[in-house]
Amino acid sequence: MTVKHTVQLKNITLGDGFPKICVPVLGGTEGEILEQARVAAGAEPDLVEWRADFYGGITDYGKAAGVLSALSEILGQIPILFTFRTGREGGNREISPEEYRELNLWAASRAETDLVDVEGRWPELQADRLTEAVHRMGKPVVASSHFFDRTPGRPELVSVFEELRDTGAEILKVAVMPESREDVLELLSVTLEMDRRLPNPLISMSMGSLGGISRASGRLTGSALTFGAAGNVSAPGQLPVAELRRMLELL
Ligand SMILES: O=C1C[C@@](O)(C(=O)O)C[C@@H](O)[C@@H]1O
Repeated sequence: MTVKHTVQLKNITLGDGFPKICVPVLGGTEGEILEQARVAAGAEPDLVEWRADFYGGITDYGKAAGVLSALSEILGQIPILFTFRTGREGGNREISPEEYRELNLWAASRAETDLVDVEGRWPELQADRLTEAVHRMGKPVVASSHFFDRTPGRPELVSVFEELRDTGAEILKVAVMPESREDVLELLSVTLEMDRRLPNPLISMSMGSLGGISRASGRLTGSALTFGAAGNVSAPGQLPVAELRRMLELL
């Protein structure tokens, strides 16, 4: 039997069998980011994701460092996931692999960052090398892959999880868009299979309203983290945090 690994982020244990809730913060300016962080903190999530691709000043590291430290002051003990989602994976901004690498290494070097999202299937990036470099800075990595227009079939989904695993990241995340009810069930079933096979904590979601159930079914499938909205949604189908928490408790 596969012995599952867990990842400790401050007081939160990812992969312990109880799905955790992460709230994205997506402001375009420092003021918007900090306002959203206050609202997010009020919802008492387990984690907050800073979607840095929305922030206009992100490439000015002096400014970005100020935002990160103000964010962390507001969030206190809530761990911060740093995510720069590129245009190629449904994010807000195009960026070269070199810039992406530099930005994520900068984020990893900051004490306020607890976890870094690395797009795991970007051939020009060499995600395994970036992951290794983030690890050298003492930070764990979520290797992610997004399909905003379809749900790959079972063999492809399995190989996506395996490719992400091969980057050396601790946590593996796959987000897909369903075109049918069967697509949603396939994502849930592949997640369960991979949760049995791989030691890594996994995160999966089927986006849009059709895939809504995938955001509340982590106890069943093994998905260790679900993204919920405190006002702002960063992907279609995210449920409000309070309702999401209630669903997770009931299930
Ligand atoms: O990768 C993910 C998952 C996500 O796309 C979702 O569907 O909830 C939301 C993003 O903010 C996050 O980076």
